[in-house]
Amino acid sequence: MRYLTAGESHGPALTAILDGIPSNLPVSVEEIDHQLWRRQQGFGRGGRMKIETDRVDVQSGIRFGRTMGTPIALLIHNKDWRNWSEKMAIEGNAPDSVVEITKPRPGHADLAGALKYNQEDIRNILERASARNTATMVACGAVARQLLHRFGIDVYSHVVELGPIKVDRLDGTIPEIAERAERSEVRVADPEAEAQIIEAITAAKEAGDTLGGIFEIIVTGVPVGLGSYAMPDRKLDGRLAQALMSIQAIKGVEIGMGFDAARHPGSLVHDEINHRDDRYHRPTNRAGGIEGGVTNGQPIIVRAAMKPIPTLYKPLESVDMRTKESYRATIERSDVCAVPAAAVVGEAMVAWTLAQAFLEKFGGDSVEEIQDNLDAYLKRVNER
Ligand SMILES: Cc1cc2nc3c(=O)[nH]c(=O)nc-3n(C[C@H](O)[C@H](O)[C@H](O)COP(=O)(O)O)c2cc1C
Ligand SMILES: C=C(O[C@@H]1CC(C(=O)O)=C[C@@H](OP(=O)(O)O)[C@H]1O)C(=O)O
Repeated sequence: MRYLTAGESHGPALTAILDGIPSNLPVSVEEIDHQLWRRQQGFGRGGRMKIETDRVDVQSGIRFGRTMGTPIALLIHNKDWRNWSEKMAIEGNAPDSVVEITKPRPGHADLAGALKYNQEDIRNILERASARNTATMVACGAVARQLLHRFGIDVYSHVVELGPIKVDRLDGTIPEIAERAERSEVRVADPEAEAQIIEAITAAKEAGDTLGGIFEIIVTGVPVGLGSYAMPDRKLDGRLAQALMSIQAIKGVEIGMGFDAARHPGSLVHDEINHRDDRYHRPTNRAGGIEGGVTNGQPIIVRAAMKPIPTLYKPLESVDMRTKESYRATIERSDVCAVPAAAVVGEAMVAWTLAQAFLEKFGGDSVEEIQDNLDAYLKRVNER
């Protein structure tokens, strides 16, 4: 199972091709659109989200609501394209009205990208570096999560820190916490923290500044045995970290106790094992559901840290690449905070990675074949 994406932020459309999705999987386009909608939410986003209403346009691979086992091609049209068709024209020379961008923003891909690809106009960098592409990542993840759901695996998220504010009062089951986060403007399950976070984002905006944060992804219903310790590139923890770090502005990933494990002795870090009611049982889940790069049957818990958005209304110092003179740029529009949106992208990337590992273990060409493989494996595991 693999995917490729293409598309510029202000080009006509974004494209994704998904290969290796088994046949006979019911896929709801409405559900893909719902995930795209979720990615566009969250207090602190800029003017672009008022322009776009992301919807998927399915080009292939699905017939009468079911996959055929053939590549699925998805298009997401950029509504903003109509305002950029001159600046983003595919043919001809740049008209005089198009002003080249030569002032790189600290924290964005601008400077490194312009030097690497030998580009005078930074637009040729930012168009693809932009997190606009996370829409295609969410569309791919939306198919993966429908596959996982078919086999009883569900992916949730909530924001646990935003700038200086920590969410530390949480009661309830995983679906209850996720449900409360779902109704929140900033994807937090605690209303008190939500109010403080909205205030902090508003203050950052007024100060011309931006904020980052940390979100947590939880996956339930995961069978023991996805991933492997046998080769470094098959370790599921490493693969999840890569998938999450591939999201724009994600700078750290931790699984289970994560960095905090390093601050405690082993007796307070590892999850004891006992056996009762004919089942192995773990009284705690500090490992976050993965030991040795393999799922251990507990829920997966993974967190990702997002840095603050690089484009600042009160910009940092930089240098014009044409004149080499210092400047402080003015900007037209940007997000102030996109942590809630990044959490939805995180869900998608985790879903995709898990669906890949799931098919490696139980793979078959149709969902029925996969179900047979899963049933036989679970029977054997439950007899041990
Ligand atoms: C959902 C989302 C929205 C983002 N919105 C913006 C934005 O409006 N302005 C901006 O400068 N960066 C934004 N970013 C972050 C940049 O895309 C990112 O920092 C940049 O591509 C450089 O990559 P890096 O931070 O991974 O090094 C956003 C990131 C995400 C995940
Ligand atoms: C377009 C999206 O996010 C964009 C990500 C982004 C960036 O630099 O990463 C910059 C902004 O784009 P624009 O310059 O067009 O306002 C965000 O709006 C999106 O999430 O769909």
